[in-house]
Amino acid sequence: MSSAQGFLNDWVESRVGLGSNISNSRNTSVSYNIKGCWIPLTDNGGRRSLGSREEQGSVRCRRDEDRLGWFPPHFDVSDRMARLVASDPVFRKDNRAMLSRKELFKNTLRKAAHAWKRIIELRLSEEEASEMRFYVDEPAFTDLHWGMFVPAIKGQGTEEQQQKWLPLAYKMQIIGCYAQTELGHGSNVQGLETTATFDPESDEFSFIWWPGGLGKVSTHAVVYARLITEGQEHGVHGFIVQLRSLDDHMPLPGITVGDIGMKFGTGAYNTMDNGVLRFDNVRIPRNQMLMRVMRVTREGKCVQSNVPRQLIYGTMVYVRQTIVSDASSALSRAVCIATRYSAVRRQFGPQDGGVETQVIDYKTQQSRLFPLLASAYAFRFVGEWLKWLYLDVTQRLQANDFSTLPEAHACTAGLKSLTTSATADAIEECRKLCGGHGYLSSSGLPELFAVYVPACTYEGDNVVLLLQVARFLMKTVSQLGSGKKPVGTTAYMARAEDLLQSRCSVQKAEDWLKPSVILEAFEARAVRMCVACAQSLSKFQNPEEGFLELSADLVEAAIAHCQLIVVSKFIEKLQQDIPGKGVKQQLQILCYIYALNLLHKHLGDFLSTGCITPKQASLANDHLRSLYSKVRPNAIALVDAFNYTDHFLGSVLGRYDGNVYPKLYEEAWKDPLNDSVVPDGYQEYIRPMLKQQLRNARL
Ligand SMILES: CCCCCCCC/C=C\CCCCC/C=C/C(=O)SCCNC(=O)CCNC(=O)[C@H](O)C(C)(C)COP(=O)(O)OP(=O)(O)OC[C@H]1O[C@@H](n2cnc3c(N)ncnc32)[C@H](O)[C@@H]1OP(=O)(O)O
Ligand SMILES: Cc1cc2nc3c(=O)[nH]c(=O)nc-3n(C[C@H](O)[C@H](O)[C@H](O)COP(=O)(O)OP(=O)(O)OC[C@H]3O[C@@H](n4cnc5c(N)ncnc54)[C@H](O)[C@@H]3O)c2cc1C
Repeated sequence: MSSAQGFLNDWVESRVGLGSNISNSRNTSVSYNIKGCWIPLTDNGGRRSLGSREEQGSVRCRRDEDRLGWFPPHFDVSDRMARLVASDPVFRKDNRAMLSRKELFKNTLRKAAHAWKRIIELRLSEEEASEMRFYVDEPAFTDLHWGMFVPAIKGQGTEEQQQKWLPLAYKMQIIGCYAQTELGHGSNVQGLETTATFDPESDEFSFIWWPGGLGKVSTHAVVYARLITEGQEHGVHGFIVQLRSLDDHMPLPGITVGDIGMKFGTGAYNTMDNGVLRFDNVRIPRNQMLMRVMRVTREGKCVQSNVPRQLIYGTMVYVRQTIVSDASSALSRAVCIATRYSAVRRQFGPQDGGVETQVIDYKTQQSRLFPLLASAYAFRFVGEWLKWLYLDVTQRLQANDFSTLPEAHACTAGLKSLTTSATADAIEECRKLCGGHGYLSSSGLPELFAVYVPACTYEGDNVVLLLQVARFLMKTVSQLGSGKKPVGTTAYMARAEDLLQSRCSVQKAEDWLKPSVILEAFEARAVRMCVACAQSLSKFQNPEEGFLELSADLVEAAIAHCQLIVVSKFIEKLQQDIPGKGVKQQLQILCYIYALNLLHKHLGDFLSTGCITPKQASLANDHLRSLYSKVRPNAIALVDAFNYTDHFLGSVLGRYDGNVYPKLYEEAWKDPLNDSVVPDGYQEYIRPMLKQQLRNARL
């Protein structure tokens, strides 16, 4: 061993003790039963010598009756699937950053095939299979097959069409994708150039561009195109189109299909074969148009059914709803890494040579980290509520009640936008919270960021979606005088007159700890911003022109409304019975942190609309600091409660046992650059340069 290596080994050894210090933060009397998972909080003298949870193979489940009723009832499923994936070498993912695109993609195919094999062998239920795919943690064609192709047929196909196509899709005898976006049109769905002409005399070309799973895998797609019959246009509809032969996987005549190329980051979303597709007079049978909304008869006549045509956008509503829950997962993952590492990392501290300060104890670290922790919980709760809302609207649609569809659209669009933007920013913040090591691939954060950021764009650009919310809000405000009572998430607008006048009652910092006070401040801010926009809009002769001109303000108003939804759903959650000693109090603290931090970040809105005074703002800020101190002792327990395995986290910094430094050192040596001591290229490039310097020096 060279002396340099010897030094490094000593250096690592000297930090092992610090590395284990994560357990300092697990000394607390509170026991958590989050997501149905019991996190034992041990007082072990500030040292945890636990191996990874996969190694222990322990299941930390409490008895059923102890589980939190208000979490989805699938904790056992989730926990079992996480362990199954973590213990299977095929699902290894620590080498992703080193693989070429081809290797990466083939590896994804291998994992998807293996997952499917296990699903069949173990006779997994739909829920178990979906959890398994989640924990495999690799974007793949299967996401689009199960997440969009199948729902599109379910939502937009007739009974007959569902009976024909769904069994094939469920058995994966066909693999499908969702082909809507084109090279030239994504947000503007009505502007799609792909046409489906019933009279087969078209010679137009258009390129579909982006669909996941399309490039190399899908045999079928639901393609969105403008329907033309008898020379007339009938809007955009979905069509099931076979793309590849089921015998040899070759594209069918008239179809050109391929991958669109590398995307942002290494590894990351490059496991997915986002594709380009060109049709050249491809003919499909009439009954492959999804006809729940509109039927085309044998003679080419269009018959509109009684369901609204917006149902054609239904798959997007479904996926946007799942993306909100997904945001909570991605955020909680990043926060888990940053929190655990912040408890391990020490910088500066006493001058007397004593132990340095854990960075989690710095107020700046807390004020950056704890609001993200609070957001992870907030998004989980609002995601659960949104799931309920979606189920509710689906049931109503089945009973021909379409009244809640506009609200479901506004809520899914707005919350998708709010939560994905916040999560993308938060992952990057977590990287910075981990200092230099956060930039290492082995921290897990760079890849998480690269995989996650497109969520701000796919399923609707976030600004475009907020503008949809703003339209909905302006419509609601415009109807206030007409006697139509706003309901659901806009019910507060019925109190617009009061809210426009109301004055916040806070006089001392503790007054901010009343849910009703917080709610009223958020409601007043949202109403005032919406009404101000509506008043400005009314000054325009042409409302569309006004909407374009005021769109930046409208987006702000939509954000205020969506933040109110998240805050109010968090508060509602806390009104339920929450078992587990101290759990409710901790969640209450997180709820206040979520709300008061938003208030702090958007102070301009609250002050300029006169909802609160500068003095009240300053009291809220004082209170935030004291709330951070209350979270601090339980911060590790609160992230342990997410119940992530080390495999799923994929982060040396976020290891459950806190053994960060030796593992970082170990990881470094795995890099292919370290395969040889003298690098490839030394003879060609380094040596001649050095020799040249030597010659010059001698001259
Ligand atoms: C193992 C399981 C795997 C699960 C997988 C899911 C998990 C998710 C996590 C990761 C998956 C990652 C995969 C990502 C894949 C990505 C796929 C895609 O991106 S697909 C393409 C998505 N495209 C878009 O989102 C386009 C965005 N554009 C639009 O939605 C629309 O065009 C528009 C912006 C809404 C505008 O449309 P249009 O011009 O028609 O509308 P308007 O004239 O403004 O409105 C007309 C009325 O219609 C109402 N409306 C609009 N949209 C909807 C809707 N979706 N539902 C209901 N109603 C809607 C609108 O409000 C207007 O109403 P009125 O004002 O007239 O009352
Ligand atoms: C990783 C990934 C996976 C995808 N998977 C699929 C898939 O499986 N199937 C599929 O069909 N599609 C898919 N897409 C495409 C995706 O749905 C679109 O890219 C998305 O809807 C945004 O549309 P766009 O690209 O046309 O953006 P654009 O609309 O061109 O946006 C560009 C900019 O213009 C702004 N803008 C646009 N319109 C307005 C407006 N009216 N007012 C104000 N500002 C506006 C936007 O805010 C944005 O800043 C995927 C995309 C990505 C990145």
